[in-house]
Amino acid sequence: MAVYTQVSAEALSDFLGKFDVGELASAKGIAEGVENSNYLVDTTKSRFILTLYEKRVAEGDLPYFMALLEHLADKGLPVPPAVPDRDGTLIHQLEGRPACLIQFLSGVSVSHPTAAQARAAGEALGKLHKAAGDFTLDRPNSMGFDTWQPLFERCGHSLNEIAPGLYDDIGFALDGVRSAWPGDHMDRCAIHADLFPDNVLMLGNRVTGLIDFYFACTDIRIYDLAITHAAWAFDASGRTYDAALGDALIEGYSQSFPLSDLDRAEFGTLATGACIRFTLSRAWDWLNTPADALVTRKDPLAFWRRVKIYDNDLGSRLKTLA
Ligand SMILES: Nc1ncnc2c1ncn2[C@@H]1O[C@H](COP(=O)(O)OP(=O)(O)O)[C@@H](O)[C@H]1O
Ligand SMILES: N[C@@H](CCOP(=O)(O)O)C(=O)O
Repeated sequence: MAVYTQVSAEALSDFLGKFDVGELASAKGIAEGVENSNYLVDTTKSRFILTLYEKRVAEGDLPYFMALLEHLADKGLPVPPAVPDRDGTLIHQLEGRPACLIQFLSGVSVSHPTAAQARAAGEALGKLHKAAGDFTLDRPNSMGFDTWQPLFERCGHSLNEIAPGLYDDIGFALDGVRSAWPGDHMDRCAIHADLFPDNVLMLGNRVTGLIDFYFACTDIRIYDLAITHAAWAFDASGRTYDAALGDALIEGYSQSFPLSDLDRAEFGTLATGACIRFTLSRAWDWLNTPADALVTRKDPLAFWRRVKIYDNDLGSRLKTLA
C-alpha cells in the first residue's frame, strides 16, 4: 500500500483549480509503490497521477527529477512529465507535502516478463541513455557505490538475523567489488537506477511508460543496464537466472546503444554491485520496518542470491550462498 498522506476532496479540488485541467471527477489511492503517496485523479478533461512526496524523496531533488522527465519527454521518450499549473509551476505543496500532478500513461507493469518484453525494455533503456546524453543537470547517486559501505555498517551484525553469516559475507563481497569497481573511464550520464519491471508500463510487447524516476542520478551508464538486468532476468527468489530474458534485454539495449568491449568487460562487476546495492537497501528496510507494517518488505536475499550468477568465483566463497 502506498497512500501515506490522505488528501481531502476539498483540498484536491482547490489544488486542481490552479491548473487548466478541468474539474475533479474522481480520485483513488493507488496501492502499488512504496516510496510516495499516489492517487489516480480523473477530471472532466483528462486523467492524471497525483504524487505526494514522502520522507524518502528529498524536496530539493524534485527540480532535478522534473527537469529530467521534461527533457526525456521532449525527446519522445514515454515518460510522464509533471503538468504545469497556469503560472508554469510544477512543484506544489498539498496536505503539507511536496506534490506534483503527473501525466497519466497507459499500460501495465508485467510480473513475469517474456523475452520480447525484456528486449523492448532494454531498447527503451538504451533510448533513455541516448536522450540523456545532453541533459546538463547533475545529481549524485544517493544509493551509489560509495554509500554501500556506510549502509552496510549501519545495518551491522543485525544482518545475521536475515541469514547467519550474512554480515561477514557482504563485507567480503564489498571488499571485492570495491577493488574492481570501474573508475572515471566509463561513460556516465543521467540514469534511471531503479528500472525494475514494476517501473515499466507495457501494452503487449510495447513499452508505453517508464516511470518512478526518484532514484535517477548521474552514474555509470552501464551500471543502469546492470541494475535492469538483475531486476528482470531472475525469478522472484533470485535462485533461477533466465538467460533468454537476460540476453534479450542486452540485445534490445545494444540496438539503441551498442555496447563497447569495455562495457562488456565491466558488466559483471557492475551487476554484482547492483546486487549488493539492492541487498543492502532491502536489508535496511527489512531490519527497520515492523513485520506487520502496511508496506510489504522486499526480500533482501532475493538480490543476494543473484551474486552467484554475476561472479561465480565470489559466490562460491560465500557461506550464505553455499
Ligand atoms: N505516470 C503514471 N501513469 C500511470 N500510472 C502511474 C504513473 N505513475 C505511477 N503510476 C502507478 O502508480 C504506481 C506507483 O508508482 P511509483 O512511482 O512506482 O510509486 P513509488 O515511487 O511509491 O514506488 C505504479 O505502479 C503505477 O501503477
Ligand atoms: N526497486 C527497489 C525498491 C524501490 O521501490 P519502487 O517501488 O520505488 O520501485 C527494490 O525492489 O528493492
